[in-house]
Amino acid sequence: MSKPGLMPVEDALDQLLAMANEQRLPDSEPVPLNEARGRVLASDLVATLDLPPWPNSAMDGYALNLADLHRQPLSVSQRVYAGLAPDALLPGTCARIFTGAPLPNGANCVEMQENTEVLEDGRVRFLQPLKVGQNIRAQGQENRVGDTLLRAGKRLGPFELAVAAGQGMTHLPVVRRPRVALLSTGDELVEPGQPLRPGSIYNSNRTLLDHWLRELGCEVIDAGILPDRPAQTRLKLEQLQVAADLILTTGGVSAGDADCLGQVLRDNGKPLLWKLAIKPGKPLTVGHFGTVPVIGLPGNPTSALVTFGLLARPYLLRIQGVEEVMPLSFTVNAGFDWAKPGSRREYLRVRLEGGQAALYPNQSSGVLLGATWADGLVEIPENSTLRMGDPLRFIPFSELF
Ligand SMILES: Nc1nc2c(c(=O)[nH]1)N[C@H]1C(S)=C(S)[C@@H](COP(=O)(O)OP(=O)(O)OC[C@H]3O[C@@H](n4cnc5c(N)ncnc54)[C@H](O)[C@@H]3O)O[C@H]1N2
Ligand code: MOO
Repeated sequence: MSKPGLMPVEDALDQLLAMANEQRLPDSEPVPLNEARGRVLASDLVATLDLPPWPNSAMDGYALNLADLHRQPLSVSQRVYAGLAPDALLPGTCARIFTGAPLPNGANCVEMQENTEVLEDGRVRFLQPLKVGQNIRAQGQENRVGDTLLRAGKRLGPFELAVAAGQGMTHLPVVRRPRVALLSTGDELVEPGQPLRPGSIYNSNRTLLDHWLRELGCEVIDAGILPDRPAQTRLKLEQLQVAADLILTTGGVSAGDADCLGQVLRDNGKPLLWKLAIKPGKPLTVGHFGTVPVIGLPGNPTSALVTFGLLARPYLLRIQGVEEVMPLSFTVNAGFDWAKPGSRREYLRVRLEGGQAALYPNQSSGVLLGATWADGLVEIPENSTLRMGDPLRFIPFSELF
């Protein structure tokens, strides 16, 4: 049970995905393969070629017909390199053949050269028992014409793009990039390159999220830094709603006097979520400004990181049509004791050491450096204590990109 008044993480995720299902991007565009990485396939990829297109040799060696084996040694009637179209196999002979080369008609077996002996007159003796089909890669063993190779909604990485290349494709239809307006809020923020004033800090969240959004296929509209002023906040959101599919903000969502992003959303917009049973990240605020969805991440860098990775990321993938939006996770053993149960589900930065999860020593949500040290997050359920060695859910950071 979460603390009363705080929304459990599952409920927040359900609400975000329900919102994403209403906001799926309908448009697609063809893009060259070398620009398609990280994009989402807009329609099924159907094979136009059998792969392999013809039976071929899996080994460097000799192609023969087993019916001829009783007359061995066999003379070599042709040499078949990859890229050549062979003649039919002359009865009573074998063909020198190389890996990937098409199998001559009439051959039904390939023997690797290591298991043969070449006599002085050039004939070949086969030294091991042989079987029909041995070392032959059948036509269509990977796929047949008309097979669906990739489904719409698949995120395209090197494997998927290589499959498309194997079909001779130069372009793929992908869902248009979500346009995300990225807005940092806080009077204290200064961009790197600018002089620091007393009381100011550099804006690190913008860099974190700008890169992460691009990894997730988004186009980023850099909306800059917004001071903690309600009127300016309202005006900025009004301007951004015209151009953006989503307004993503950091900071200004907790309960302080200067936390005006959340306040403006609650007063002017339609808040959907606020106050989650998650640590770090409790003040995550989700709503609409006009018709545009707004995800307001907390300003603390690790709160922004955790809530973006676990909640905003699934939203952004789902609006692009991705079904499987949850990161893979697995069970590891705690390399620490956890004596004090919390009312929020807690995500800790850990490194896997000797099969156990070791904690970064400072788990403050204001400390970003732990994320560069860690391999991922472990999840401590609400109201739980742990002993060293207890099982825990581990989410690798690599799953969050
Ligand atoms: N009275 C209460 N105070 C706070 C509560 C609460 O429930 N009651 N919640 C705390 C929690 S939990 C969090 S998390 C923070 C989140 O606050 P905000 O989202 O309003 O964020 P800010 O106050 O604007 O900033 C928090 C912290 O992060 C730094 N920051 C902000 N933006 C950036 C940026 N772009 N790059 C680097 N660092 C940034 C900022 O300077 C602050 O130090 O509220 C607690 N308070
Ligand atoms: O939940 Mo806040 O994100 O603890 O720091």
